[in-house]
Amino acid sequence: MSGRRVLVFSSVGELGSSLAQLLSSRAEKALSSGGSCFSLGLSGGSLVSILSKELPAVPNLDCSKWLIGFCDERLVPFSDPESTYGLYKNQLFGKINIPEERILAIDPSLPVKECAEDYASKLSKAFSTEKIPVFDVLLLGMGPDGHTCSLFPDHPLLQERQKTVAPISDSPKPPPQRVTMTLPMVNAARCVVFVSTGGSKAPVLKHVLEGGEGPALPAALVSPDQGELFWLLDEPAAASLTSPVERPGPGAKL
Ligand SMILES: O=C(O)[C@H](O)[C@@H](O)[C@H](O)[C@H](O)COP(=O)(O)O
Repeated sequence: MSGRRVLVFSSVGELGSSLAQLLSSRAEKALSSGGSCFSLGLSGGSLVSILSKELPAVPNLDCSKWLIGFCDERLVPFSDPESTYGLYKNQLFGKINIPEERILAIDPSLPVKECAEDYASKLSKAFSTEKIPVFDVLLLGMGPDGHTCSLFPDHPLLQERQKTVAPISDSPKPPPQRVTMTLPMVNAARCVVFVSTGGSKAPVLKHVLEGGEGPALPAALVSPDQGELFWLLDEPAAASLTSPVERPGPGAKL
């Protein structure tokens, strides 16, 4: 890992515009260094509304060479309000010029095990690799229990080392059936960005970022092998942290 950066913003709006700027700069980097696409993995939660507000506001943002995947997804039809793909389709994809065929989603009509295999093979094909697909950026959230993707505390999936994508049918947070990237896949990414806001996240953030009793929580197990790791927080979420953090001013480049 090339060093963790914890950045605290004075508002969710400032966090969101810095996130959009970070994505646009990493996309430019990926495409200008000869890559055929900029690959971005999305998560649900508050990221949906943050990205849907901030990305369309970036002047001249060209997403025609972006490749979108999902860090995890709930096994429900796209029309279900619980579908992460469905939320992004309704709130974001129509507002940026991302070609439909560059959005890699699960097939929610399949049983969960087949669905995970099908999604893993879609990713392998899109990245033309039999090995672990390496995303340019993965965007992650963290639940108040320390889960990220659909990797929950004390769950056997935290030990998965072979699969890139795995099914889960006993998610403690509903809906129970989901498909998730595994830790080897997350930690292979070039850049991982957590976004966590609000005072309810303060205690778990302290545990994840500064340590605490018991086994490491899933979000604390995210440590890219070679890539960058960012934690973008607002002041209420960061309230219990005592280790040094950065407080970038508006418009600071990440
Ligand atoms: O699949 C899910 O159940 C949610 O998407 C969940 O994992 C969410 O991403 C986190 O709880 C962070 O939520 P916030 O972004 O709202 O903090």
